[in-house]
Amino acid sequence: MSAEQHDRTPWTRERVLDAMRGRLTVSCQAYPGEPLRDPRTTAQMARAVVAGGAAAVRVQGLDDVAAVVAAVDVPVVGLWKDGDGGVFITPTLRHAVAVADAGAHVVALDGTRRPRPDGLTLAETVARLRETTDALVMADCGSLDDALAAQDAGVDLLGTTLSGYTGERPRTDGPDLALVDEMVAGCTLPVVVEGRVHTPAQAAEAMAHGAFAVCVGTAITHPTTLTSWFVDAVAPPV
Ligand SMILES: CC(=O)N[C@H](C=O)[C@@H](O)[C@H](O)[C@H](O)COP(=O)(O)O
Repeated sequence: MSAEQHDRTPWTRERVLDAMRGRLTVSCQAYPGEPLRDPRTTAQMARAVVAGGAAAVRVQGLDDVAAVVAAVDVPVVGLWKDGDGGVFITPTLRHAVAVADAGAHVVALDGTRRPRPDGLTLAETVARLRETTDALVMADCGSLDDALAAQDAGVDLLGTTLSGYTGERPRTDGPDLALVDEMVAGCTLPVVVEGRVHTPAQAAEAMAHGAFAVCVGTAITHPTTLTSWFVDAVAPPV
């Protein structure tokens, strides 16, 4: 099927989960002020990773989500980052509804136990989001306690996305496999291993620890960081 001939089979919840199960999701994000920060570029990047076998893509920003949904025939995990401290990944119900309205098949949101800027609980956010969309909900968690609370709040997928970024757990060099073990043992929902998966071996290890899926961002789609790894290897900082 060419890029112009899209498969219009609806992405039911079951079909989204089937597509992601046991496979790689790739996060395609550029950060504010960066050269690749453009929805058209994100869509091209998404097509490139799908050509490489990505089963789903994760995309930040409403324009990027809409552009990528139009460009690829895989599920799109959408989020809206607002701010850069505290609760910033799809922080409020308004953000979550907007991400779903942009076409995301999965809405990723902050799944921590921290107070949300709009004063709603995560459970209230999920319940009200479900009144407007059939999109799945992925909770980006930073600890087992986050994951257990998010599961009780009614989300569909649990991510390790925020491990090492909320102060509850150390920022491990690679994925937080100890947290993966805790979540796989302690939760019934699917666990997406995301965050600092930097090599294929680490991705395989995450799957061996019981991941439902693995999501890789930086190591595939962030050339500035990748370049810095090589720069430091060639001429180590003194
Ligand atoms: C903590 C946070 O803001 N994580 C963000 C969530 O969308 C992204 O900046 C990450 O790139 C993404 O989670 C994938 O992780 P990694 O780039 O380490 O493979």
